[in-house]
Amino acid sequence: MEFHAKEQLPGLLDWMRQQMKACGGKTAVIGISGGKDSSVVAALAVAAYGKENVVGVLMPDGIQPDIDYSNGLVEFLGIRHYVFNIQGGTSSILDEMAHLGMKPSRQTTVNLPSRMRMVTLYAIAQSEDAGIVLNTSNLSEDWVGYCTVYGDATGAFSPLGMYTTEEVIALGAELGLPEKFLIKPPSDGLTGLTDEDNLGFTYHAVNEYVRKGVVDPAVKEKIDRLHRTSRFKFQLMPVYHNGLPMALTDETDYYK
Ligand SMILES: Nc1ncnc2c1ncn2[C@@H]1O[C@H](COP(=O)(O)OP(=O)(O)OC[C@H]2O[C@@H]([n+]3cccc(C(=O)O)c3)[C@H](O)[C@@H]2O)[C@@H](O)[C@H]1O
Ligand SMILES: Nc1ncnc2c1ncn2[C@@H]1O[C@H](COP(=O)(O)OP(=O)(O)OP(=O)(O)O)[C@@H](O)[C@H]1O
Repeated sequence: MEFHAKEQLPGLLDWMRQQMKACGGKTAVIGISGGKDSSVVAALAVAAYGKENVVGVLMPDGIQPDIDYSNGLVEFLGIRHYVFNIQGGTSSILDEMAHLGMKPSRQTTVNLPSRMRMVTLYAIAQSEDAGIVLNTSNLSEDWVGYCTVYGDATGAFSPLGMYTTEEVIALGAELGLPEKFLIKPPSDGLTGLTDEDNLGFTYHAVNEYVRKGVVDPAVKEKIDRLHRTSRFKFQLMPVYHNGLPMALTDETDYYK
């Protein structure tokens, strides 16, 4: 099926309004990295809720050399924003671990800033007028679990979680975002490597696979393994219930 960004937008914007209403929210709170995903989510939020109801949060971890992209984006959209340095938060955890004689693993140091940013977004959202944190992940990275559980993988709802990287760029262009906000190669901001360097395949390869079923067998094996082993990031936490019946007044099916 051919992708037409213009045809997607009305339904997507309606859905975002419904989700915000269902949350009882008013103000969309978004972490702004200057990359395409957060830029497109912020532009969608402006289109859905009006720029007065969108807050961007720039969260350098110490010095962020490419922060001009983020500043440029909030200026372009005309949204209220904060620059909130998370370094105090990340370093306090790493310092305390060191103090206790622990050696933080690479996995700890890579995922900590992402979780600290989510903690920060929720702290800010709760001090805004009915603030609701929007998720900024896309389908291509979610498909291979390239996100931090309880970090950037979370949020109240995910406008882009079913769009590939290429579709996100097309949506951004349709929303009128300048190209510079759509082309920055995604990187973890820590190792200096791009997502694609770390993964060992391109998001284009993921997109061809998920949308057209076209994939090199060796790459397929890598993608399938990452997909299989990261599904836990998108599931509700399993809860032990020992065969007890649900409370009769609870109409949800969370525990089934
Ligand atoms: N089956 C399972 N069921 C429930 N929990 C499970 C589990 N397997 C592991 N876990 C838990 O989950 C943890 C692993 O998940 P998680 O903490 O998400 O860590 P992990 O999957 O190792 O890392 C996230 C991936 O995303 C990348 N990333 C993260 C953040 C930002 C960026 C960026 O580009 O900016 C990139 C990062 O480089 C890495 O490749 C384990 O340490 C364990 O505690
Ligand atoms: N320095 C930052 N300041 C503010 N928010 C950030 C920052 N870095 C990451 N984030 C938030 O975490 C999300 C995931 O970050 P990640 O570095 O994985 O980029 P990404 O998935 O390529 O997204 P993007 O295209 O928005 O950069 C971003 O979309 C953004 O909401």
